[in-house]
Amino acid sequence: MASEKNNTQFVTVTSSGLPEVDGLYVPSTEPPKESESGTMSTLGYWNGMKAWDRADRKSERNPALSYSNSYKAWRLARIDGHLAYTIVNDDPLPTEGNAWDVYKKGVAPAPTIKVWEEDPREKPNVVFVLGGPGAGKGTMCELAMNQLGWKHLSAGDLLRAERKEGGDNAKLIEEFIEAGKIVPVTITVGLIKKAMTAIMEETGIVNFLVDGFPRSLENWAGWQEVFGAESAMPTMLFFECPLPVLEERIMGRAKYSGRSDDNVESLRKRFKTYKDETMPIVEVFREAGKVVDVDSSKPREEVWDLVKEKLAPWSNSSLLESPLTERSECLLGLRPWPKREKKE
Ligand SMILES: Nc1ncnc2c1ncn2[C@@H]1O[C@H](COP(=O)(O)OP(=O)(O)O)[C@@H](O)[C@H]1O
Ligand SMILES: O=c1ccn([C@@H]2O[C@H](COP(=O)(O)OP(=O)(O)O)[C@@H](O)[C@H]2O)c(=O)[nH]1
Repeated sequence: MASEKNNTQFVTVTSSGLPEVDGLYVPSTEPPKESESGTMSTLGYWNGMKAWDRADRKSERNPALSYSNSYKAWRLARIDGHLAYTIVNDDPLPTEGNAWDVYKKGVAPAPTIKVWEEDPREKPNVVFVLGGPGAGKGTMCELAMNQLGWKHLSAGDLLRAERKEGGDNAKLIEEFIEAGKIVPVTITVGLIKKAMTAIMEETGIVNFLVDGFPRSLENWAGWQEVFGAESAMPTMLFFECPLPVLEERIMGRAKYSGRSDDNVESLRKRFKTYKDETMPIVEVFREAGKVVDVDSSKPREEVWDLVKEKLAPWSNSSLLESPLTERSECLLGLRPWPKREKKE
C-alpha cells in the first residue's frame, strides 16, 4: 500500500460551491501523535494538520481528520463548519481513488474529496539564465516576461531589494556585492523560493526564468537542498559574451543603473568570480545535456529570436506571435526609452 511507504498525503476539496473550501490541501509537518481513537499518525500526516491554499488565501484552518474505531471509517470534518466526509477504509491511511461519502448541511452542492499520494499542486517550471555580468540576461528575461508571460526572478535584484529593506542580512549582502563575491546560498535561495511561491499563489503562473543563479557549485547544492535533490534539473540558457563587450555594456549601464558594482573595478572582480566559480557549474549542466548556448554578443533582436525559440515549448502558444509591446521595443533598442525612464 502506498500509504505504508509514504506517510505524507494530501486532501483536496473542490467543486463545493463554497469558495472557502475550494482547493484545500492538508499536509502536516507535526511529529507522530496518537489520536483519540488510538490511531498513530506519523510525520507529515494528519494530526495537528495545517490547511493551506484556501481559495481566499487569507487564513489557515485546521480541519480534523481522524479514524473512528467504532464506525471503522475515516472522517474529515470542520472544513467549513458545515461539512463532514467519511471514507470506509481499513488501511492505515485513506488511499487514493476511494470514494468519500459527503454529509453536509446548507444549500451548496456537495464537494469532491480526493486523496493524493503526491502533492497535487502544479510545480514551478524553472529555466536558469547564466552568463557574465552585462551579458544581457536581464534584458532578455524582461522581454520573455513582456512577450511570453514568463516571470523573471533575478537573484541579484532579489538580493538588492533585501539589502534595501535593511534587515539582518543587509550589510552582509552589500559587502559581498561590492566585492563581486557570491552571497551565501541560504540567503539567495530563500529569497528565490519565497518570491516563487508568492507568484504562483497570486497568479498561477509557473514559468520562471531564474536569472544570475546558480553562480557556483555551492549555489546549486543549496538549490537542490531546498527544492529537493530529485526535482528536475532545470534547463540553462547560457549567455556567452567576451569581456571587452561586457565592459562596454556595463559602462553603458552604469550611466543609469545606480548600481554600486557597475564600475570597472567591481566588474573585473565579478568577471573573475564568474570565470572561477560560475563556469564549473555551467560545465555540470553541460555534461547533463541541459545547456542551451546563446551568443549574446550578437545584436539584441538576434539574441531575442533565439531565446524566444528556446522558451517556446513551455510558452503559451497564443503569445508566440503577439506583436512587440512598446516596452519590448525599447528593450530591443528599436525605440528610445521614455524620458523619465533612463534605460538604453
Ligand atoms: N545583445 C545586446 N547588444 C547590445 N547591448 C545589449 C544587448 N543585450 C543587452 N544589452 C545592454 O547591455 C547592458 C547589460 O545588459 P543586462 O541585460 O542588464 O545584463 P545582465 O543582466 O546580464 O547583467 C544593458 O545596458 C543592456 O541594454
Ligand atoms: O545568486 C546570486 C546572484 C547575485 N549575487 C550577487 O549579486 C551581484 C550582482 O549580480 P547580478 O546577477 O544582478 O548582476 P550581473 O553580475 O549579471 O550584472 C553579484 O556580483 C553577486 O555579488 C549573488 O551573490 N548570488
